[in-house]
Amino acid sequence: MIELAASTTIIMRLELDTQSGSFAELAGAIGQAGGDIMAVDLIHADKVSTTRDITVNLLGNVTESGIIQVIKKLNGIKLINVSDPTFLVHLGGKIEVQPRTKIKNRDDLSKVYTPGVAKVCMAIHENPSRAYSLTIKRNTVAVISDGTAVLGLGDIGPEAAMPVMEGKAMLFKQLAGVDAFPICLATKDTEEIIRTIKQLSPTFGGINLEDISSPRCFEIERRLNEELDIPVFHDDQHGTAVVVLAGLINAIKVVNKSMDQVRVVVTGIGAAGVSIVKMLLAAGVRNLVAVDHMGALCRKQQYDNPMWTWVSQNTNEECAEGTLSDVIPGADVFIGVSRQGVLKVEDLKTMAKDPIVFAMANPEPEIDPELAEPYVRVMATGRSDFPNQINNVLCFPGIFRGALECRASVINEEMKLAASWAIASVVSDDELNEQYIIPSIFNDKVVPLMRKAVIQAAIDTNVARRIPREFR
Ligand SMILES: NC(=O)C1=CN([C@@H]2O[C@H](COP(=O)(O)OP(=O)(O)OC[C@H]3O[C@@H](n4cnc5c(N)ncnc54)[C@H](O)[C@@H]3O)[C@@H](O)[C@H]2O)C=CC1
Ligand SMILES: CC(=O)C(=O)O
Ligand SMILES: [Mg+2]
Repeated sequence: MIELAASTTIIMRLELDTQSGSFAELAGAIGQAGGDIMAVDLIHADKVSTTRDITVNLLGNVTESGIIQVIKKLNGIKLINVSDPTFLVHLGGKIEVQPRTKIKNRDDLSKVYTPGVAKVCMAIHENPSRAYSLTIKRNTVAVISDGTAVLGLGDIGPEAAMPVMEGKAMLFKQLAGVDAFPICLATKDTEEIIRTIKQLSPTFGGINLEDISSPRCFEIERRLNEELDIPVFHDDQHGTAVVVLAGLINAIKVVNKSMDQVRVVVTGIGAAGVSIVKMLLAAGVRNLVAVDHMGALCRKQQYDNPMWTWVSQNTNEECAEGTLSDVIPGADVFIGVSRQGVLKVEDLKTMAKDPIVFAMANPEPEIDPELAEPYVRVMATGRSDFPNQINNVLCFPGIFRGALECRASVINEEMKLAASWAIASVVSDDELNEQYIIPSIFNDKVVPLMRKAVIQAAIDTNVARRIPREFR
């Protein structure tokens, strides 16, 4: 079983025999095994035993099983249960539906439900756009996955994808006040996914596609955007690209380089990689090499994947061929959206002066940031436990906040570029440094600035179907 890095704290329920179990011995053993006791809670005590919950932080490479083995060897101490706080916050799911008003009496009942509700239904029947003012549509997004490319965990199925989609829904609400429903589909068939989402769409003001593997994700998003009149946004593609561009705008300021001069290598030309390539080109990058597991994409080659054909024809002018190690020498920027361990320290040593490395595979990046740090000037990952978190969570709440408020029919390139510049602008020139190129998701300037920039871009490009008062 893989022990993921998020499980750095465990809670053990232990029964200590009053006669033979010694708490001091227990604490010493946990400490020697590499655990740091964070809290001790007494659950029950009587004349023969005490039951305690001990919260232990696992330091370095210490594992849960290592600590348990040590405890099992102690006299008079029985391990009743081990729980992981990460699992505890998932018990029963992470979100719930809350009514906005309370039904206190029959009169309320007859308004929110039958018979009163019928006239509201008929008003919408006569004019379907009233769904925006009389239902949850205005502020509600569906977070939809088929479970085929969940984080970097791969095709783990729709049930296993739910915790991620619930997490996205929490973030939508907490960061931007957007109500989001997690929906995981029991199909991988492109046409069936498109049909299902179209049928679900009347309920929602927008669709956030999540963790759908490439290349199917490209067709699904393209078709839905053509066939629906609400924005359809594949977060792993565009959310990631928006945040990468924001990070790069600031990182190149730190190293005093410019977009049109840097050589960029992007590894992992899947959902995130294709959109990152497109956005960097739109932002002025001219020297870009895209690498997937077969090596650098080059215009001399033929590809079955139409996206790879597009990328190969619009990048790598000198047609550099070979592996990542072959093409990374001289690169100013490495961007990884592939998988753990793809980038080696030896590769970093061949990069240009002041390398910028965004290693964003989740949950484990392309290179361990601690290994990379001595060789890079600016280091970023997708993780929240290192500085410079480049993660699409910085984008999707704010971009949908703006898109929903102006009832945008799509989220177009201009809105995405505006979102990137808005995120980048949160870090002022005075604050900018190697460890701070991108704001935290908890920075409360992010969503308001993105909202404003996204609405303005939607209005300027004629995709806004409602002009909020402050923009009139
Ligand atoms: N930090 C963030 O915000 C985000 C991070 N990611 C991470 O990026 C990674 C990719 O995600 P998606 O694009 O959605 O997946 P994807 O499955 O669409 O694309 C992954 C690509 O990486 C390529 N790849 C695999 N092994 C490789 C290797 N050894 N060398 C070069 N390329 C290789 C695959 O062939 C594929 O084209 C995942 O680890 C995911 O968690 C994805 C989206 C957002
Ligand atoms: C962050 C995210 O969406 C992913 O890793 O897939
Ligand atoms: Mg994702």
